[in-house]
Amino acid sequence: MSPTLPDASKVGLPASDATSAAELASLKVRLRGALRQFPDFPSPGILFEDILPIFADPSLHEALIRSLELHVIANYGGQKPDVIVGLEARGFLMGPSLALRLGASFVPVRKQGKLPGPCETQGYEKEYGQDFFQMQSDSIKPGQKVLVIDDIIATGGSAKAGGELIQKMGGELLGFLFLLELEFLHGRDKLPAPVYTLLSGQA
Ligand SMILES: O=P(O)(O)OC[C@H]1O[C@H](OP(=O)(O)OP(=O)(O)O)[C@H](O)[C@@H]1O
Ligand SMILES: Nc1ncnc2[nH]cnc12
Repeated sequence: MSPTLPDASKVGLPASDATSAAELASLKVRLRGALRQFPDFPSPGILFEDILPIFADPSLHEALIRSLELHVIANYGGQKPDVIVGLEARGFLMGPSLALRLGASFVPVRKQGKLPGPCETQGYEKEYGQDFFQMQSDSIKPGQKVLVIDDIIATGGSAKAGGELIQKMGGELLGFLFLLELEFLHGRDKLPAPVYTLLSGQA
């Protein structure tokens, strides 16, 4: 069985759930204001949501990681994730810092051909194309509790493929975390574990 999360007071968490809820609400307002939209990128008809301004501002970057940390601490029945899995490439912007704060491992899902050694492979379709994801075959141990993180869920194809790789290795999916959900694409309906998004809808 996985150990529980550390005592909130030892990881700098607020004293009460009420404080956490108020803090989370104000962090979300700041994050939403930073998103930018680019029509017809990377292909005609796609409204591209650019999350990078968040990382250009240290206080927004901190707000993002803190929001995710607050969510994990308050959910999953106090179970500590053993592993945070980030999806290439923008899941790598958030996954390692969140893993460090939670005392969890970080493991990447990469696009095909980037990882050395034996790998598990899964094809998928996303909002603007098709691809293959890979994970190193020994990167998840059977029974490990895993949270998947990425910046955006659109059709859900990428996250579903990441979840399938984790399950192939015997990992237990605790849930999926995203900064932003494009709700009109109903991606969450494809996923086999609880989905949490900080922000939803077209910004
Ligand atoms: O829900 P879906 O329709 O699958 O789309 C979401 C995925 O698309 C984007 O990644 P992309 O493959 O563009 O890669 P990048 O992060 O390397 O830019 C985004 O970062 C998600 O991973
Ligand atoms: N509309 C979108 N903007 C940014 N990243 C995406 N990934 C899939 N759809 C996207």
